[in-house]
Order: sequence, then C-alpha cells, then structure tokens
Amino acid sequence: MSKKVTLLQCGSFNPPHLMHLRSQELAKIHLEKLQRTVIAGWMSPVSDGYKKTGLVSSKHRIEMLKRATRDSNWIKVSTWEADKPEWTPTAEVVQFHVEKSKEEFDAQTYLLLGGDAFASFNRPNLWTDSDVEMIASNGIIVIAREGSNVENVINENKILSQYKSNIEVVDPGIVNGLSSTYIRQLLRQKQSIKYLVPEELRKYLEENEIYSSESECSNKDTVLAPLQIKMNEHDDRVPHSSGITEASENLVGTGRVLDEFSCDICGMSAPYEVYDDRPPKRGVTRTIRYREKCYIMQDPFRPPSERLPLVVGAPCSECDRKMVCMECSLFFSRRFCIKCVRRYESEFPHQLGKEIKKLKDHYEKVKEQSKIDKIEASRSGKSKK
Ligand SMILES: Nc1ncnc2c1ncn2[C@@H]1O[C@H](COP(=O)(O)OP(=O)(O)OP(=O)(O)O)[C@@H](O)[C@H]1O
Ligand SMILES: NC(=O)c1ccc[n+]([C@@H]2O[C@H](COP(=O)(O)O)[C@@H](O)[C@H]2O)c1
Repeated sequence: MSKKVTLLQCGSFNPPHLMHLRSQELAKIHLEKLQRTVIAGWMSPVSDGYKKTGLVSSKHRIEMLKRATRDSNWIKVSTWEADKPEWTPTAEVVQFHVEKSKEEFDAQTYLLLGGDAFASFNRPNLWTDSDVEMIASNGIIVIAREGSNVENVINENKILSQYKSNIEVVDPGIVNGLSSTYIRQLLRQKQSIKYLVPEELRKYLEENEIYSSESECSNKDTVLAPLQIKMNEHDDRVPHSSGITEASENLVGTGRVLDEFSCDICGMSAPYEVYDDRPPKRGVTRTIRYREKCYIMQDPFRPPSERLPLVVGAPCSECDRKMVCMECSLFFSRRFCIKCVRRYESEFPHQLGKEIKKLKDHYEKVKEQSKIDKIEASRSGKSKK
C-alpha cells in the first residue's frame, strides 16, 4: 500500500507565479514514483510580520494565491501563518501542518522548497539548528533552482547531512529562473506578465495596482523578522538566568587573576579572572549569564567592595582566534572578529552598518599603529647598532 503524504510550501508568494505551482506538480510526480500518494499541497503565505522588503499585505497575497490555485483540486491555500500579525518560524508552521496532516489524512508532511530557500539553511543567523533538525527529520523536497547546488548545501551542513535520506531532490528539467522579483519588476515597468502567472491571477493584477515603486519600498528600513530575533540576542550583556554552576563557583569570586588576555588583533592586553559565561560570584551580578563564554575581570576603576565584572574579550566563533577584544569584534548572535566581519560583511543586516563601520575604522587605526610600531622598532634597532 502506498504511503500518504502532504506537501507544505512556505514563502512570500509576492506574487505567486507558475514555478510555485509547477514545483507542487513536480514534487507530486516525484513522490508518486516513490510509491507515495500526495493528498494535498498547501501553499502557506508568510505573515506581514516577516517584514521582507517589498512585501505587500497578506490580504492581497492570500487572494492572489486563491486565484492561482482555483483550478487545482489538490493544491490549497493555508492561511494559518498569514492570519497572525507576527512572523512564525517555519519549524512551527511545519509542526502545525504535520499534526493537521496526521489527524486528517494519517499522512506524512514534506516541506517543499526551491533550491535557494534550501541554501538559506546555511546562511548565518537565519535558522536555528533545532528548527533545521525538526524540519529535516520530517522530510524535505527540494526543486533545484538556478544558482544553488543542493548537494553542496547538504555536505556543508551537519544536520542536513545527518538527515540526508529524508531529503528528496527534484531536477525541474528546464532552466529555472522565474521569480516573484522578476514579475514585480515587469509589473512596475507596465510590461506583460502573460504566461508567467495563472491567467486568473494576471487579470486580478491588471485590475488592482498592487505593485508599485512605493510597495517595493515597504519594510525597507526594517530587519527581516528571523534576523530581528538574533538582533535582540545582540544585547549580550543582559542577565537572563540565575544559577551558577559548580565549576564556576569554584573558580570565581576570589579576585585572583587567572591569566593574561591578549587580543589576537590589536594586541590589547589585560589580566582576566575567569573564562566563563557567568561573572564571578559577586552580589547581584551573580545572576548574570552571558550569551557566550568570555574573559572577565573585575572593573579596576571601582572600589573593591563594588567591583563589577568587566568583559575584556572572547574567542571568535568563526575562525581560530581565541582572544579578540570588544573593540576588534562584533556580537551578532555569536562573536565575529573584525577579519571575519569583513569576510562575511554582505551577510550581516544593513542595520548593523554603523557598528561595522566603527569596527573597520578601529581596525584601520590598529593597522596604522602597527606600521608605526614596526618603523619605531626598526629605528631603535638601527640606533642601538
Ligand atoms: N523558480 C522556482 N523554482 C523552484 N522553486 C521556487 C521558484 N521560485 C520560488 N521558489 C520557491 O518557492 C518558495 C517561496 O518562494 P518565494 O515566495 O520567496 O518566491 P521567489 O520567486 O523566490 O520570490 P522573490 O523573487 O521575491 O525572492 C521558496 O521555497 C522558493 O525557493
Ligand atoms: N528561521 C526560519 O524559520 C526562517 C528563516 C528565513 C525564512 N523563513 C521562511 O522561508 C520562507 C522564505 O520566504 P522568502 O524566500 O520569500 O524570503 C518564508 O516562509 C519564511 O518564513 C524561515
């Protein structure tokens, strides 16, 4: 007996186009060859709370999807996600549909993705490991798309590699570059979109001027919702737990110097008391827990009775630099030294522009100073001779 399955396609659908629908069809054909019966293919438009630049209201996106899917008896619009004002992580959307699918059809649910969305699993700060694990453990079906290599994405991701047998890959067999961005562009330029979207949707778009230069600027200065969560974590000095582990209890509070911190980039050095994600056991600060393990000393500028913990630096989470000071690094969900920030600059949200510029200015000064130091050292070497 063939196993029953449902498909869940999440996205902006801003607007929907023929490759969204064709992806559902391709996935169904592929799974049927594997002896599965596809009961339903849900298209779930993201909530307005996603805050993607150019996203028009969910009211329009739901209506467009309804018109686009009208002639299918198995592709359906699911508004569970879009009906909420705030963005819902995809893993929760999957969970909801997994349960619905089990209850209504006793079927398994696959998340249906284009190659670009699948590649986004490897983009820093966009997905949590536990969400990727939850999604991959249920099942994923990927439609290969221009510009992304599914095999590489899997090999570069530990979790996806672990669940490789749950990932189905479909080659669409054609050059596959159709996107909502392209359709919006044509609409703004008042050009024809005939044969790129279902006819009923084309008429709706003609009758209603949903896309314009203004709509393209919506959410322009807002951070994408999944990254906002990471931005809030950016305040890495906020206490968020009480409770100190036994190991750190033994280490802290004595005021003794554990070792010397020396920044691998600018050379700034300072003694540190503990290397931990909790400060030494001192008064109210004992409840603070940092979001990373860092090098902590007592603030030397306060009287001994009120000395607060001062973080002098931490390791870079991306490269092998074990000690980078606060001025030579940036914390954005995890710590990046200036060299890694420069390497992955395009991956950071533009709202961090000011902080990144400050970091780069500081680095320029460091480089300048190191040149001066070298010249001075060679001069004093020569004068000694
Ligand atoms: N041409 C395509 N082939 C295969 N999958 C696609 C294609 N276009 C979109 N998808 C997939 O459909 C889902 C929803 O995508 P989305 O609504 O963002 O469309 P998009 O065309 O990629 O939009 P945009 O151009 O605005 O980024 C994603 O998983 C995406 O990868
Ligand atoms: N961490 C997450 O759950 C996460 C991150 C980024 C995008 N998404 C989802 O992927 C889809 C992608 O849409 P776009 O390609 O239009 O940005 C949306 O449904 C969005 O909710 C989920």
